[in-house]
Amino acid sequence: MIYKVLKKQNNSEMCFVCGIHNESGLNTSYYELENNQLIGVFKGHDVHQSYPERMHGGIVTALLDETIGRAVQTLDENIWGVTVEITVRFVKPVPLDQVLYTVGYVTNMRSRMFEGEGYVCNTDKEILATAKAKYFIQHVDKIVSDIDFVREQWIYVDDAKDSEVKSFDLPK
Ligand SMILES: CCCCCCCC/C=C\CCCCCCCC(=O)SCCNC(=O)CCNC(=O)[C@H](O)C(C)(C)COP(=O)(O)OP(=O)(O)OC[C@H]1O[C@@H](n2cnc3c(N)ncnc32)[C@H](O)[C@@H]1OP(=O)(O)O
Repeated sequence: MIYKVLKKQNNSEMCFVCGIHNESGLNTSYYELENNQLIGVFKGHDVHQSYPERMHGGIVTALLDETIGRAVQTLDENIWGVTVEITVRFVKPVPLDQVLYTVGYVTNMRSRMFEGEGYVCNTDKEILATAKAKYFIQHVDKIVSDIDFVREQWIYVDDAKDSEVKSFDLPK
């Protein structure tokens, strides 16, 4: 099923998953879809490997963690939080050096916690890993207390490729 992109989410400076200046990171671009799911577009490289040609499971976990957590901002961009639990199922090897997608969505929203699910898939829509995770909602100033994170390090990146990203055909 095809869903329209409504908005690109911001990137951070140094986060491993989305930091634009993290040279070892995944530099993931995130797009909010009309069905309140969030899709991340990324590509792993040699520095992210476990066995040769295979992304490290811990890095796959980091991707799923951030993607599911960020999905809460499709509902309210002022909600921030920290991960308290994540369970991952590694279904197939996640390859390096090719464009892949990670998808996240919220399944349960409460006053202090939310839960969500997500997956990593390839451009053929094969599911490579799935996850369920739980987050504790906190004010961003409590998570990052020494700088004004949103003003100083939460950046809208206007990438030329974004204008080509108008919709996604999700596997489920
Ligand atoms: C730079 C890019 C970021 C992009 C974000 C975009 C926006 C998206 C917005 C949001 C999604 C965020 C996702 C981003 C992804 C990456 C985030 C990470 O990697 S975060 C690093 C890993 N996680 C931590 O560092 C937490 C460390 N833990 C803590 O700080 C504390 O344990 C904390 C704050 C979670 C709770 O500690 P207490 O001392 O404040 O409170 P206590 O009493 O322990 O718990 C409060 C309540 O929560 C329950 N609770 C705690 N952990 C639980 C759990 N695992 N399961 C169920 N309940 C739990 C407890 O039972 C308690 O409930 P009762 O008040 O008794 O009803």
